[in-house]
Amino acid sequence: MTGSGHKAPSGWRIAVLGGGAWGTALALAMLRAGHFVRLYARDPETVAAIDRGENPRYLPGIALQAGIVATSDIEAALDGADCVLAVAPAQSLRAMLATAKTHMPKGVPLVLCAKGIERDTGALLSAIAREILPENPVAALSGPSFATDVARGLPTAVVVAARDEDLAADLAARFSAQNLRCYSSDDLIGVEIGGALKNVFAIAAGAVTGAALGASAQAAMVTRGFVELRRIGAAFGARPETLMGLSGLGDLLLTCSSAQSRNFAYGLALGQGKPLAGLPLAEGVPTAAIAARIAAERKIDAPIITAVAAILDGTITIRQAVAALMTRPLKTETDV
Ligand SMILES: NC(=O)C1=CN([C@@H]2O[C@H](COP(=O)(O)OP(=O)(O)OC[C@H]3O[C@@H](n4cnc5c(N)ncnc54)[C@H](OP(=O)(O)O)[C@@H]3O)[C@@H](O)[C@H]2O)C=CC1
Ligand SMILES: O=C(CO)COP(=O)(O)O
Repeated sequence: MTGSGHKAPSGWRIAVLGGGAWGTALALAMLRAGHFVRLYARDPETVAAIDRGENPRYLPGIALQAGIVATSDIEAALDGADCVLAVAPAQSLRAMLATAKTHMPKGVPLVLCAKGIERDTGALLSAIAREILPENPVAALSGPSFATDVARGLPTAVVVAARDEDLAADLAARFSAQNLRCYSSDDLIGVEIGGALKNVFAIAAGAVTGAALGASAQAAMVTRGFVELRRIGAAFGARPETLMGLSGLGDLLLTCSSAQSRNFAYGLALGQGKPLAGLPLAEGVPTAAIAARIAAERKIDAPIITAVAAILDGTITIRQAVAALMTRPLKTETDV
């Protein structure tokens, strides 16, 4: 089923929870799509900055169009909302939804915009949302979309997924605007897995570049990484064609090829032996650890994810990881 393009009704009251780069960019995107936007940031300084028309900590150099109502009062942000976008990092989603729970309007869609798997539990973000807010239908928004690009209004395509395909199509139509094209999908798990795992390979891609392993190694790593992404996706019931789409292959292409990606930048610093402390959020770090554990527990062959997790926890070096990957038993390429 396809959405109704740009003809969907605008004028929803949308609450964006999270005042970081992506929350701010999505707030702008929702404003441009014709909605009334309230943005919850727990940090009053962020609220004050957004009121001044900027978010220098998370989106430096970008002037924010007037119209976003920022608040550090989550109750005020959620009051009367028709739809809620959750935009805290994956490892903070549980805490943020717990704070939101008492004030969450019943029955309104909750759109998960983070990319990751909960490190301690292995839970996908939709499972966390259902556990904490069982009365809100869950959707996910994902795909190749740097916050700065979306904030600047550059052309971007994403996918909005929900188990209920009519809900996904409705949200995609309502969120779409001139330079934000939202596809819809009923493969919620596929969209979540694609967005979460691409971050692990973006770290690996940065490390390959940082360690000067060459463009050929880069292409091999991304290609074989995508095989691992599909294997894990299959184990979760994701559809292969979803993983071939914006939230799998699309986001892999973007973040494995650009130092604009914070995950790539993290891997780059790792590969160059530079300090990692103080670098911006890299969601792939916790996700690598839990994805490696999931792969081991479910006996899924995921040598690159396992290597990234081991490099990140200091068990092996990049050189040792490369040597181990290159000397694995030979096999047919199509042995997915
Ligand atoms: N940036 C991007 O280009 C894109 C990011 N994403 C995804 O969006 C998610 C968020 O990323 P992004 O916005 O860039 O991250 P940032 O690091 O830019 O910002 C994170 C924000 O989350 C807030 N936060 C953290 N924990 C809580 C909490 N418990 N309650 C309320 N707010 C909280 C932080 O608040 P405080 O400042 O007070 O710490 C901060 O405002 C990630 O999963 C990322 O992968 C997806 C697509 C694009
Ligand atoms: O997910 C993103 C773009 O689609 C943002 O990637 P980073 O978090 O690596 O910057």
